[in-house]
Amino acid sequence: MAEAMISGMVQSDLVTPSQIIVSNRSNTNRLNELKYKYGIQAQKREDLDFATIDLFVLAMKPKDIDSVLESLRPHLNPHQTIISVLAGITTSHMESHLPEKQQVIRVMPNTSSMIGESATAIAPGAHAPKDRIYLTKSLMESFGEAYIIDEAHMDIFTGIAGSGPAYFYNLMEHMEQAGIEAGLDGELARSIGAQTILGAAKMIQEREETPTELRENVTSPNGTTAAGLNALDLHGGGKAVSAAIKGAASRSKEMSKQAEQPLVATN
Ligand SMILES: NC(=O)C1=CN([C@@H]2O[C@H](COP(=O)(O)OP(=O)(O)OC[C@H]3O[C@@H](n4cnc5c(N)ncnc54)[C@H](OP(=O)(O)O)[C@@H]3O)[C@@H](O)[C@H]2O)C=CC1
Ligand SMILES: O=C(O)[C@@H]1CCC=N1
Repeated sequence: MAEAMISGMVQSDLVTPSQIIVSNRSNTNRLNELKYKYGIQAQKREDLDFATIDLFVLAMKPKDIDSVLESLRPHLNPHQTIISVLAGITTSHMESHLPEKQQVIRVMPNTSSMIGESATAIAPGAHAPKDRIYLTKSLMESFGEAYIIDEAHMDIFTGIAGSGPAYFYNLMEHMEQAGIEAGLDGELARSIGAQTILGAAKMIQEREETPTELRENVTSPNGTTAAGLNALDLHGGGKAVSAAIKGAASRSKEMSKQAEQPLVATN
């Protein structure tokens, strides 16, 4: 996810690549790969000069958050902002592991950041000042659309947009497979499916009609679309999408709860 954001950011005018420093836990090869691919700085954790950093963007797995915050804690000053992309980790949880009144902002981008087409949510913590919230919004807009939302809506946003690209890739897998089974060349089937999804998304963005009106416009009485939609309905199409979003949102909520559990040693 960090690479997707970096890729989008360096293609925008907002930041110059040299303003971005990437660091990780141990994989030096990966740091070098990112450094040369995007022209950014790469530094091992022990070489970071914390005092020169304005925004820390955390993009590790949620299970690693507490140890990362505890290790950052002694190096922070009150003017630095912690931006987290971690699913399910609340701003209050992060604040509880940081110096009092530390600026925290939670964001939820998606992997389409890679090409500047993310839908990203921003939920400020209790002590994030307005200028840092708007700076974060500009940063997120450097790789797509960004929306400031209430943190209570972060789980459902994650279900729709954070995880959302995967639903469409899954849909594409099925479209491609159906094309192949009917004798189409695989690449052609993929390209047709992608253009169809792109066109439908652009129609919603660029025209006044609602998705319902657009669907009705495609559907001739007793025609092919009606047959397709009936089959989709029969196999639970709409309900399946709704269940996918709710399932992801519910997992996000569950991850927030898990983060609050005290750590238990296992062997
Ligand atoms: N993938 C997606 O579509 C989205 C993911 N997210 C969130 O992004 C986060 C990352 O996901 P993803 O990119 O898939 O994960 P990856 O496993 O691909 O990347 C995690 C990165 O975190 C680094 N890391 C781990 N521990 C530390 C540490 N202690 N200090 C510094 N760096 C560390 C790892 O470095 P090393 O290899 O050296 O251990 C690795 O580079 C997750 O929290 C996820 O919820 C949010 C939105 C969308
Ligand atoms: O699957 C995940 O947990 C992450 C968060 C949103 C997308 N990927």
